[in-house]
Amino acid sequence: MTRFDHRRYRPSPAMAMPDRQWPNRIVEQAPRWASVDLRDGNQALLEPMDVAHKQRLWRLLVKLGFKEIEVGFPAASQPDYDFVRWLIAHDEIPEDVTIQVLVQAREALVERTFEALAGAPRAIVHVYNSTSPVQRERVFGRDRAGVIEIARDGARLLREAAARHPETRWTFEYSPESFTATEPDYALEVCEAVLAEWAPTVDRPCIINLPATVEVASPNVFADQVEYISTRLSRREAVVLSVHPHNDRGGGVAAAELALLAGADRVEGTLFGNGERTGNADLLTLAMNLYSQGIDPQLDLSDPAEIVAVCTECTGLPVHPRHPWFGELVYTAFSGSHQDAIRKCLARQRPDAPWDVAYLPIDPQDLGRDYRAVIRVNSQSGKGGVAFVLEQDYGLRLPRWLQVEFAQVVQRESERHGGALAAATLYALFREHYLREQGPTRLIGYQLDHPGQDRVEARIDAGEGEQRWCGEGEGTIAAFVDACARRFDRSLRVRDYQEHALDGGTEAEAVAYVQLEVDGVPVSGVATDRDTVTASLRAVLQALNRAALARAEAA
Ligand SMILES: CC(=O)SCCNC(=O)CCNC(=O)[C@H](O)C(C)(C)COP(=O)(O)OP(=O)(O)OC[C@H]1O[C@@H](n2cnc3c(N)ncnc32)[C@H](O)[C@@H]1OP(=O)(O)O
Ligand SMILES: CC(C)C(=O)C(=O)O
Repeated sequence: MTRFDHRRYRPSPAMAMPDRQWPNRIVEQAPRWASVDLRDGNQALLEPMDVAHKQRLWRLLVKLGFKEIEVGFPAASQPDYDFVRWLIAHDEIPEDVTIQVLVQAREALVERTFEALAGAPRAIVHVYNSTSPVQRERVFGRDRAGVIEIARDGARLLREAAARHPETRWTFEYSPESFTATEPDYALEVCEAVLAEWAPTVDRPCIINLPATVEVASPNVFADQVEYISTRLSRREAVVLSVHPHNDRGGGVAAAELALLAGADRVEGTLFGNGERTGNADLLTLAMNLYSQGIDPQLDLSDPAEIVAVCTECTGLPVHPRHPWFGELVYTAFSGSHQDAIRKCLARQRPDAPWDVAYLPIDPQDLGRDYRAVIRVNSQSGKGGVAFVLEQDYGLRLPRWLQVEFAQVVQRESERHGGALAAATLYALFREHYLREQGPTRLIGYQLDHPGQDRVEARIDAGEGEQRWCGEGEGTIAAFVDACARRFDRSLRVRDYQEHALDGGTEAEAVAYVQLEVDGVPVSGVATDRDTVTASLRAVLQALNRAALARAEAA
């Protein structure tokens, strides 16, 4: 037997659910969100938050729009107790927000919990005990009936303590901890025992929370378990059915989504999924998943920079650059075909039309992302990406043939350099290749014959004093090319010519791109100038100079 031996493990028991309904449903609205950042998230930190950090994260959660926030386990630690007291004493709880606290089903802890909550306008008290076979047998040393007894006692302790403090509006929550590893019929029995103790009504509902304390199976199995409970619970209309998925198999978000199909009304989780082991269900991802389907997530997530800053400061944990929706790189395409598709789609996306851009499930600007970050160029990139960056940052709209040609230059450079090339580097490369004067021949001035402008007389410095080059043709470019052809006795033909203004306004600099055929060989010329005609004539000269240089290098 080797150390890495799968035979040590057993599959989690399958559930027979021939009548399952959840696969036929779709989610149409946001669930009730409950943040457990300040409790489950906090208990998973190497260094739990002090009161100041809890205050900071609390304010963020309120600002984002959470209405139910588990603020701690006040019977377990003094900072948690102090934080609850601070919230109440400083009137920090908005009227539409309810704080929630966790406690074990143990009398002394329940007493201390209600002491911490004294004076709260409203509160959810969340009691739990573990129910799975391994916990029953190995941790509690109790049989099924014995563990039901713990749950019932816990429920009773809450009811009695609440009755002694009628000034607060109480909501009770019960979690059969380790639910996913508990026999479903038994989990139902435990929950029924708790409900019998609390006797919730439609007006005074309670919360039954089904935790995937450890995620032991795929999300569809969790959905079956949730539907099993949801469809069999008595007083279902008086119960808010909540789920609390963890992420041990990486399926925390999927489990929450399928649980909503299966009947859950509420989801407990954390920002960025921070929590025990591999974490909790990530509420940001869940909310953004809804948002991207056109469903109001009921949370305002429009300022990711603040969310990331507060979370990383309070938890000490970084946000992965590829974290769904919020990671630094998630709207950035490096690969050529993606960049090409994004550039084309963005160019065709009307502001008032539904979003329809390949590779971008939402408009990155919704989350404050600049389009500049959408495309970054490295050795995997193609012409589309390069063209996008030059247009976005420098206003250069390269013709297709020039995109193809310049992409090869960029490819060589990025292979040499390794990693991504900054926009400034791309522009420097472009200048070096196309805009730097590449030969002795320079345009000094020109004169056009009006009105047809089909005759041009150009004053040229070819390194041997000023010369006058004359040519004729249909339009200025053709006339100038004719002048050049006469001068050099070469066959010249304009394959393509394009120009555009670089900035708006009358003082705009123009850029001209010309693809010339010199003795049958295509060569590109690019030039900028305040005057469009000057730019175009200079572009032709650039092409000729570049052709001469290429011939000299080849010789
Ligand atoms: C899945 C979750 O995230 S659950 C939440 C986990 N969070 C925490 O535990 C918060 C931090 N906890 C603590 O600081 C401590 O555990 C305290 C203060 C709550 C309790 O402290 P202690 O009583 O000293 O210690 P400890 O937790 O080891 O006690 C476990 C005892 O409680 C019992 N117990 C554990 N959970 C529960 C429960 N939910 N309900 C009733 N009894 C429980 C255990 O069986 C054990 O009993 P035993 O002493 O008879 O063997
Ligand atoms: C207390 C419960 C809800 C919990 O945190 C868990 O089971 O993960």
